[in-house]
Order: sequence, then structure tokens, then C-alpha cells
Amino acid sequence: MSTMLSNLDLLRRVPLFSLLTMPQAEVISGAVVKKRFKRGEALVEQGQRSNTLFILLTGRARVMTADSRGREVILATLSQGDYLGEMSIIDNEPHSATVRAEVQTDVLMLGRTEFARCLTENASMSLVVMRGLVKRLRHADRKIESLALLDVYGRVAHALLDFASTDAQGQRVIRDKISRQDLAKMVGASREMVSRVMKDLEERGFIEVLPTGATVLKDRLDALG
Ligand SMILES: Nc1ncnc2c1ncn2[C@@H]1O[C@@H]2COP(=O)(O)O[C@H]2[C@H]1O
Repeated sequence: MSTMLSNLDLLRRVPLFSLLTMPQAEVISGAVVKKRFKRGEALVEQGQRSNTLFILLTGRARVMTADSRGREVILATLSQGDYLGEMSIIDNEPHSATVRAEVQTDVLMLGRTEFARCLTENASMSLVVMRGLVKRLRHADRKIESLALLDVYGRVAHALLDFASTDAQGQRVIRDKISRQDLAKMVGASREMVSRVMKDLEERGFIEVLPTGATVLKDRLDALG
């Protein structure tokens, strides 16, 4: 975490908070608290309350939910500039999911009252939060569709296409090695099944796994997802 930057500087670099007027930003920067979470530590726990908005300054965190048997589903991965905890602040219910640091993660924390004040005093900020929620709902709709209508091949293809970014050569690629366990938690299938599907996708030329661990997605994969 940069110790050189003031809370105000840190806040103004976060897209959501860059919408505040300078006087508003000054008030809010006096109310935020910095915190560092270790890898594996939970920022919030599903079913509990924290009355806090968390803004990621560095690192990465995983949004996940689990059933009573401890089976987990990964809903999303958050990174720098993303925020979490807004759902509980907006509807005053416990946290909808557990969010866990995947690597050491630095955050700014803002209390319920201050965040609620930002939303009521700044219409453009409310709109951005709404857009974020709508985007999430669209994504959740696609996920429901894929769970209901696609087989495991289709769901794995969907998840891979979702994750990929386009490199300088215009190839869609996932740079980091993909954990079969994580992929299984994203698509709602067993790790063994996902390993089998990935192997088959590779053998049939839908994907290419490079020696670096990166995965290149071929155009024909779109037909499955
Ligand atoms: N599907 C999702 N995608 C991204 N973030 C989510 C998703 N579901 C929940 N979250 C975040 O995880 C947080 C868990 O606590 P809250 O319910 O307060 O607010 C939630 C959101 O900020």
C-alpha cells in the first residue's frame, strides 16, 4: 500500500469516488480507514453484517457463496478499483456472499452512514452504483441461462470466454494457469468433470494450453458457449 498518498488521493483514484465533488471527497476521505488483508482472509462473511463499504486499492478478492454442506460457488473476482459491501448497505440485510482475499489486498473502508450520504447527495454516483448492480444482474441472468440450458462443455466454454482478454495479436487468452478446482466452482460441476472437459477441449482444438500455463481460446469455442 502506498504510504505516500493521502486518503484523499487514494479515494480520487477510485472511479466511483472520482465522481464526488471536492468538498464531498474531503469529507469522505476523513472518514475512510485503510486496512490490509492477508491472503485467504475474509473481508466479509456471508450472513454477517459489517456496515462497511470496502474499496480495493491493490490485490484481488473472490466473491463466493457456500451451501450448508460447504460446497462453494465462485460468483466473481474483484480487483483494484472494485468495491463490495454496497448490497448490505443498500438493503440493510446481512452480506449476500463471502469475499476472501486471494492475495494480500489493501482496502479503504467506509462506514454505512457516510456511504449512504454519498449516494443521497450525489446522483451521478448513485447512478454508477445502479449501473454496477444492473451489470451484475445481467451477468447473473446469463449464468442462470447457462446453468439451465448448457451442458458442462458449454458452461466451461462460457466461463473461459468470460475470463479471457485479447492480446496484442488479437488472440483471446487467459494468461494465468486456470485451477480446475476454481473452474469447477464457477460452473457448478465436479473438479474431475471439469478436468475431463478441459482435456477434451484441448485435444479437439478448442483451446491450446501453452507451456507458460496460459490458455489460448480458439474461435470455434464460441460455438459451445
Ligand atoms: N455476483 C456478484 N458479482 C460481484 N460482486 C458480488 C456478487 N454478489 C455479491 N457481490 C459483492 O459481494 C458482497 C457481499 O456483501 P454484500 O452483500 O454487502 O455486497 C456484496 C457485493 O458487493
